[in-house]
Amino acid sequence: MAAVAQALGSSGAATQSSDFGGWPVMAFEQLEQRFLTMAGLTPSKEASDVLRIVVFSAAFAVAVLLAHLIKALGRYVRNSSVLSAFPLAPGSNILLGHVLPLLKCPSQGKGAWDLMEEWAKARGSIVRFRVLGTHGLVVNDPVAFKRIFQTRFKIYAKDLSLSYHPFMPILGTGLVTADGELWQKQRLLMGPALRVDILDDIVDIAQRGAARLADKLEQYRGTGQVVHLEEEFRLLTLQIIGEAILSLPPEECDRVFPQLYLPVMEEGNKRVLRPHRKYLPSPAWFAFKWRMARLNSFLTNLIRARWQARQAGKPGRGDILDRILAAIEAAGTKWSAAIETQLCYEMKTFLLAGHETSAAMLMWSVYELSRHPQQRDKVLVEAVRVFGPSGSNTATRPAADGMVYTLSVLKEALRRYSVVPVVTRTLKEDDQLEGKAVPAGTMIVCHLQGVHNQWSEPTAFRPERFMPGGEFDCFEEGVRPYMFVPFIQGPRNCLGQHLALLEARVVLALLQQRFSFKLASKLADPGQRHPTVIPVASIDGLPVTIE
Ligand code: HEM
Repeated sequence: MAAVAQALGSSGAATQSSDFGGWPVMAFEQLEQRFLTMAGLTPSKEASDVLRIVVFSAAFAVAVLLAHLIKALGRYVRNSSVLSAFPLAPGSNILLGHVLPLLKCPSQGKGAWDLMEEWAKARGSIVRFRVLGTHGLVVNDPVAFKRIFQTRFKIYAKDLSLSYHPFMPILGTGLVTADGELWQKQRLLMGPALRVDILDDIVDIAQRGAARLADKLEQYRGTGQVVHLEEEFRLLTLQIIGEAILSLPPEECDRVFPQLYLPVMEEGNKRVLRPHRKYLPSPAWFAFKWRMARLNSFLTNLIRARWQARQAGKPGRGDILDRILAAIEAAGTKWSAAIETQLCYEMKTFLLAGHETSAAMLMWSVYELSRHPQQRDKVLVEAVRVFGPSGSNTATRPAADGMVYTLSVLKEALRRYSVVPVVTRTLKEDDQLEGKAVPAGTMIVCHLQGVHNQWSEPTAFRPERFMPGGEFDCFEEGVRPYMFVPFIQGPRNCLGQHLALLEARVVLALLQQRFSFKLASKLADPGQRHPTVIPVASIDGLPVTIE
C-alpha cells in the first residue's frame, strides 16, 4: 500500500509539471516505470506491454463489476418501489429484511411457512417480504394461484436457489427441478406411465406391501410395546415406489435404500438450514459423495441392463421404467450416456417425490383416525367391502377407486396438515397479481397451507368436506380447484398424485381393518408439526401401541 501511495504521489507531481493535453499519458508512463522498478523488473517494452494488459484487464473487470452492482442496485430500488403497492410483512430490518424472524422460527417451534401465514393473516392475502437483497411475495390467494400455476405458469419458474438447492445433486435435471423444453419433453415422455398405465398394478403392489407390514406389526399386538409407525410408513412407501418404478423386490429396497438413498436425503435436509455443509469437506461430506456415486452407479447399471434386455427381445416387467423405455424406443431415440444420466435423475426424483410425501399423508391419517372412532368406523365399512370380512380378498382397481370415504380421509389429512406447505417460484418477466405490478426477479412463495386454512373451522378434521355435496363442492367453480392444492394445479401439478392416493387408500383401509392403533400417550403430542422438514410430518413421529 505504501508503495502504491508513493507511486501515486509522484504521479501527482508529474501532473503539475505537464501541460493539460499530455499529462495523463505522461503520468501513466511514469507510474509504469515506478511499478516495474518496484517489482524488480528492468523497464522494457515487453514488460510495459504486460503491465498494460494487466492494468487494463483489472480496470475492465472492476468496470464490469461496478456495472453489475449499479444494475443490481437499480433493480433493487425499482423492485422496492414497484412492490410497495403490497403491504409489508411485520418485523423487517433495514439491512437484513426478514431474515431474523424467519431464522428464529424453529426455536419458537414453528416453521418459516407458519410465520409467513401469520404475516398474511395480519396484513393481507399477498404480502411483501425481503431476504437481504431479494424481494418476495407470500401469496395466499386462490385466484392468484390460478395465474401462477395455470394461465401464466411459464413465467413463474421453479425457484431452484432456495428449497430445492440442497437436493440438486440428487434431483439434477429430473422432472421436479427441470425447466423449459427439457421439462416439457420429459413430462410428455413420462406422464402416461405415472398417470394411467401403472395405476392398475399399484392396487396389487400396495396390497402386498400393506400385508407385509401387517405381518410385521402382528408381533406387537397386545404387548403394549411402542411402535414408531412413521418409520414403518417411510419404509413401506419406499418399497411400493421401488417396486412400481423398478420392480425392486422389498428385500432389495430394504437393503439398498436405507444404506444409500435415505442417508443422502438426510444430509440434503441438514443442508437446508446449514448450507455450509455442502462446501465443508467433513466426514459427512465425503460420505455423501461416496453414497451418491454408489446410488448413481446402482441405478445407471439397472437402467442400462433393462435397455439391453429390451434390445435383446426379452419381455419387459411392466413397471414405470419399462413403460418409459418403451416410449423412448417408440420415439426412435438413439440410446446414449446422456439418456442414462437423465433417467437416473428421473428415478431418484420419483423416489424422493414419491415416498416421504405419501408416508406423511398416511401418518396424519392414522393419527386422526385414532382420535376419531366414528370416522374410523366408516373406513372399516369400506375396507370390509373391498377386502372381505377376513381382510384377505384381493382388491380390484374399481373396488379401490370406490373407497370414497377413505379417500376423503386422506384428502382431509392433506388439507389439515399441508404436508407440502409452500412451493416457491421466481418470476421471469414483469407481471401482475391482484391487479398490482410485480417485477421480474421477485420470489413468489405460494402458500398452499394458507389457502387450506381458509376453509371453515380449519383445524377441525372433517373428511365429510370432501364427500359429494360437502364444503369442497360448495366453493365457487372458478376458485374450487385452487382451494385444495396439496399437489398444486396446472401443467406442473404432481405427476404421482393418483398413484399416491390409490396406494394410500389401500394401505390405510387394510391396516385399519386389521389393527386398532392407540397413540402412545407417554410420548409428546404427535400432532405437533415438524418446524423445518418438508414434507411436514409430526415432530415426534407416530408412536403407537397396537390392539
Ligand atoms: C401425498 C403425496 C404427494 C404430495 C403431497 C405431492 C406433492 C407435490 C407437489 C406440491 C408438487 C409440486 C412441486 C412444485 O411445484 O414445486 C409435486 C410435484 C411432483 N410430484 Fe408429487 N406429491 C406426492 C406424491 C408423489 C408421488 C407418489 C410421485 C411419483 C411417483 C410424485 C411425483 C412428482 C413429480 C414427478 C412432480 C413434478 C411434476 C412436474 O414438475 O412436472 N409425487 N408433488
